[in-house]
Amino acid sequence: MQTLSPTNAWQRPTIGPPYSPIETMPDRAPDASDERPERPKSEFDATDRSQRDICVILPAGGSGRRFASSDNKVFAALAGIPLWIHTARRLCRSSQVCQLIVAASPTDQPTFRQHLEHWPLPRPVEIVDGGRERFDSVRNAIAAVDTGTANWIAIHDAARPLVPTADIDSVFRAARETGAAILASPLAGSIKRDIGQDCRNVDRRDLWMALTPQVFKLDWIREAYQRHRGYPVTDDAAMVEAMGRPVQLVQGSPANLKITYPDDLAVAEALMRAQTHDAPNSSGATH
Ligand SMILES: Nc1ccn([C@@H]2O[C@H](COP(=O)(O)OP(=O)(O)OP(=O)(O)O)[C@@H](O)[C@H]2O)c(=O)n1
Ligand SMILES: C[C@](O)(CO)[C@H](O)COP(=O)(O)O
Repeated sequence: MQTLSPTNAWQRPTIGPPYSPIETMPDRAPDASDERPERPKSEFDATDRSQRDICVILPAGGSGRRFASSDNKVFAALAGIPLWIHTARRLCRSSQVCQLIVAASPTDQPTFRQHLEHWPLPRPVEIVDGGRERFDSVRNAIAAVDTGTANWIAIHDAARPLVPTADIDSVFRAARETGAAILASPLAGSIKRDIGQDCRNVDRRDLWMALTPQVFKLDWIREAYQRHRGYPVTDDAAMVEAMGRPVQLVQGSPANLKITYPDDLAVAEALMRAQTHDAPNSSGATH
């Protein structure tokens, strides 16, 4: 996998301090070969980036077992608004988005519709049936993609309401250049493997946590879903990787957290306040 940073797509991001405790010095002066490599030519380079041809899928059909609430966790209020509405608003900001599909369980669909009446979005939303696993929900949504308009599919967890606009732009750009790109964040902290009564340190230098959006050329992700034979996958990129397609990692903000456990909501509230205050010309309004 190649790695892109949002600020400089062709520079590999630094993943914390060097693993070795011994400091090393370069053994030669920098020369011309150290300059940033010319960006590789890609079959996707000709794509018009101003095109409105990305279909966004928001899987929202989970049961929220770890969140331990009787309602779908994406209905939980964040700054007074259902968290999935925050998510959808952020994705709607991109002018490249041509379609927005939400996958939700049939019993939850009336609530999604009520929310849309109360907090309208700037573009129409299609709601399709979710399935038993996230995979099933996304597969149902892929079947509803408008193939006359969409050339790309961006899959983003409805439960990730804080994805920064800049990260969305970066991963869209990277996908257009390579065919498949996902946001990801380098692992922080020491990583241990539990081997029973003992543990072993894990070299974390090339370990990344997969985030969303995960963005793919329409044909690639459709083929990946068609060819999937039921082995366990926790994200969409895993199936594209399994087909032998390269998936680009784009460094994204760790603030793009997935609401998984009840405490995540308080963290998200605090991050959202910070994002609002950090925004240039902030009026104090929530996003
Ligand atoms: N059958 C499923 C399972 C999950 N999701 C969605 O996929 C995203 C990420 O899943 P996760 O955080 O695991 O959500 P849940 O499955 O709801 O949570 P849990 O695993 O704790 O039950 C969420 O937006 C969730 O609604 C989905 O659309 N359909
Ligand atoms: C798709 C995903 O959000 C990428 O990080 C993640 O893999 C979902 O995993 P989970 O096991 O349902 O938390």
